Amino acid sequence: MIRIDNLKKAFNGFQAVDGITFNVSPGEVLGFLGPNGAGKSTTMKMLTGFITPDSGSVSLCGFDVSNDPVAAKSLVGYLPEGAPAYGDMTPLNFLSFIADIRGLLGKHKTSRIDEVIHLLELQSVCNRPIDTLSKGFKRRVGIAQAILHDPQILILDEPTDGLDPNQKYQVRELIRGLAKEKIVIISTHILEEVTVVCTRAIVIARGRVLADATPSELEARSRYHRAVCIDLVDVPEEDAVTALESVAGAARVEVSSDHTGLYTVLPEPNGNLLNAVHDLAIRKGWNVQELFMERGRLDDVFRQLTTSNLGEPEKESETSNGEAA
Ligand SMILES: Nc1ncnc2c1ncn2[C@@H]1O[C@H](COP(=O)(O)OP(=O)(O)OP(=O)(O)O)[C@@H](O)[C@H]1O
Repeated sequence: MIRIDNLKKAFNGFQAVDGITFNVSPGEVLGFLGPNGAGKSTTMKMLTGFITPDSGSVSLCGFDVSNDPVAAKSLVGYLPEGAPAYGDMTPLNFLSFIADIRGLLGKHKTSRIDEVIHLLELQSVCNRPIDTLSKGFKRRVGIAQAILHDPQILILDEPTDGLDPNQKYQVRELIRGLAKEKIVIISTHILEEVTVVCTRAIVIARGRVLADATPSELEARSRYHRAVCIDLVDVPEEDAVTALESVAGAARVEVSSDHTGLYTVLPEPNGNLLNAVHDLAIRKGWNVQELFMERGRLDDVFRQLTTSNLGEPEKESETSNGEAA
C-alpha cells in the first residue's frame, strides 16, 4: 500500500504541489494526469524519495520515505522523466551497474539482466553506448532498470513517451502484466493510455487533485457520455439536424467538420437516445452507415476539469504567487 498524506512542495515560493493526498493498493494501475507543469513529476519525485517534501508524508508498504529511505527505496522501481541514464555506458553495463546498486548477486544478477533485456527487446542494442540509441530504446533501457530488481512498486514517469505504436502496445502489455501483483503509478499525457492500462486515474492541476476515479467514471462525466453518433448518406444536413434536434431527450446536435454526414446527438442529463434515434432513422428511411452510443470522451473531461478549476483554489495556498503552472 502507498499512503500519501498532504504532500506539499514549493520552488522559490511557487507552490508546485499543494496538498496531495491519496492511497494506492496492490493490483492498481494509477494514471497520473494533468497539464504541463501540474506537479506530476514533482509528486513522483517525492514518492520515490528523489526530492524531499516541504511537508506531508509518503509511506511505501509501511516504510516512511523520509524516516526510512533505504527500506522504502528498495521497494520501488522508478523511471524518471526523460529516462536519464549514463550515456557513455552500454545498456548491458548500465543494467549491471544498477543490479550492483540494487544488491543483485551472481547467477540471479545475470539471469535478471537477461530477462529484462528480452522483455524490453534490447538485444540488438545491448553493446552500444546509450547516448547513440534512439529515444524509444533509451526509454526501454529506463524501464528495464526500473523493473530489474522486481520491485513491489513501480513509478513510471511517461513510460511510453517516444515509443512507436508497436512498442507502446508492448510496454502497456508489460505494465498490465506487472500490475497483477504490484502497485503501478504512471504519469501520462496520452489519455487513451489511461483507458487501456489504468484501473484508476488521478487528475491534477496546480499541484492539487481535481479528480480521482476509474476511467469509466471519468468518461461518464463527459458531455459525450451516452451521446449517439449517426453517420448518414445522402441526407441534407439541415433535414438531419432538424430531425435529430426534435428527438425527445436530445440536448444538442453536433455536425462533424471532418466527416460529411456524421452527427453527434448529446443527451439531456441521464437521457437515453439510442432507441429514439434508431426509430427516427427508420421512420425517415435514412441510409445509415453507422449508429452507436459513446462511452464519453476523456479529453473532454480533462479539458473541463483542468480549465474550469484552475482559477478556483479549493483551499488556502501557503506560498503560491498566483502564476500559471
Ligand atoms: N527544480 C525545480 N525548480 C524550480 N521549479 C520547478 C522545479 N521542478 C519543477 N518546477 C516547477 O514546478 C511545476 C510543476 O512541475 P512538474 O515537472 O512537477 O510538472 P509536470 O506535471 O510533471 O509537468 P509536465 O507534464 O510538463 O512534465 C512547474 O511549474 C515547474 O516549472
